[in-house]
Amino acid sequence: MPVIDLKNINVTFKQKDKTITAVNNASLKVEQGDIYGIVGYSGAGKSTLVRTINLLQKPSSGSVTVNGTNMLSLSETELRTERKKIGMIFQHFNLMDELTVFGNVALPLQHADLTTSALTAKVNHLLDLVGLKDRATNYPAQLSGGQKQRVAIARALANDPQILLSDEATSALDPRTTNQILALLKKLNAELGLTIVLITHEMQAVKAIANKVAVMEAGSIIERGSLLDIFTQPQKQLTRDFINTATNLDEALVNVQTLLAEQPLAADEKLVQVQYVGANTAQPLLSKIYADFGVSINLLYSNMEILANTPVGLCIAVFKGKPAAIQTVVDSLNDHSVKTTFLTLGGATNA
Ligand SMILES: Nc1ncnc2c1ncn2[C@@H]1O[C@H](COP(=O)(O)OP(=O)(O)OP(=O)(O)O)[C@@H](O)[C@H]1O
Repeated sequence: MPVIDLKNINVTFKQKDKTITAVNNASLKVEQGDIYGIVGYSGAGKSTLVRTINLLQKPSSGSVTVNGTNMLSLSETELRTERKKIGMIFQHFNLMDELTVFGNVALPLQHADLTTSALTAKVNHLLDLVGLKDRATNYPAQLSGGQKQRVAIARALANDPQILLSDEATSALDPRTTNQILALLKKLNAELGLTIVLITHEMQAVKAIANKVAVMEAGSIIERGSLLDIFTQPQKQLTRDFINTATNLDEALVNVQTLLAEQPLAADEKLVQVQYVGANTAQPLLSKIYADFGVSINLLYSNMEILANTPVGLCIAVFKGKPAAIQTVVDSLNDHSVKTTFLTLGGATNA
């Protein structure tokens, strides 16, 4: 059973004489232990969709089921209880400036049935978990952005939620701090079994920790799948655009084009993009090609990374040889599940 089951969610906002459809018939299933990345540009409807999970946003229609509970059937009191099982963090941290770090983390526990010493132990444990044990008496103004987000994470975990909703939680942070916060979320996922829904416009963040991805555009989920499938077989142009920002392919293509403008390809040369998934397939194949087919390969760009424990490689290379031999090489690579695409300066044609 999914931990979160959103079915056919629509959210519309009425504004004077017009109606804005923020979420358009979106359905989403999140399983226990998932880190589910939801990506899309600003205004795509990500926040609105995710806020329906804890009913911070009531859907205009559709059903919201969390841990088997129909959230829309609950009384206010019941909803308050269910909401405690869903933590949330935000881009701008939303801390209380007049409270210390300890006070901020203790805030959600003020009506909990805890003795003072139990509450102190709990807050200190949470601060330890997020690496801020020595900052309990500081005020938010005395903390860096990354530390503030750690406080917000500790506060979000105060009621031992099973789910954490993260709304652009790293968008205001620099790249190094972003990586540290993402690593913390990954640790909490692994150690506490926390299910995380991660809203972001940064594919890099999704790539770093998510196991599943949904892509949103104009209120709709246009594509979804495992991280590996989305990265290796994207179906939609928007998804490809997001992926290219995370793999630096766009930048590499610009550099390659500049290079080729200065040193154009010879008649017996072809520009080829080579992609592979899984260990040790492409490299040995590429190195054998000259011996087997008389085609030489000059790598202009190469990137290999591990996604969901699987190596994923991408190269841009110049293949040099007789046209028939190059075609044989391309066919042979394709037979070995190495995807090749002939590139032209204006675009790409499938090899
Ligand atoms: N309370 C509201 N009243 C009216 N329109 C709203 C409201 N909340 C959101 N919208 C509109 O709904 C659409 C989706 O907004 P939403 O914040 O969900 O997008 P998003 O993908 O999360 O973008 P961002 O990352 O910029 O927050 C936008 O057009 C937005 O202006």
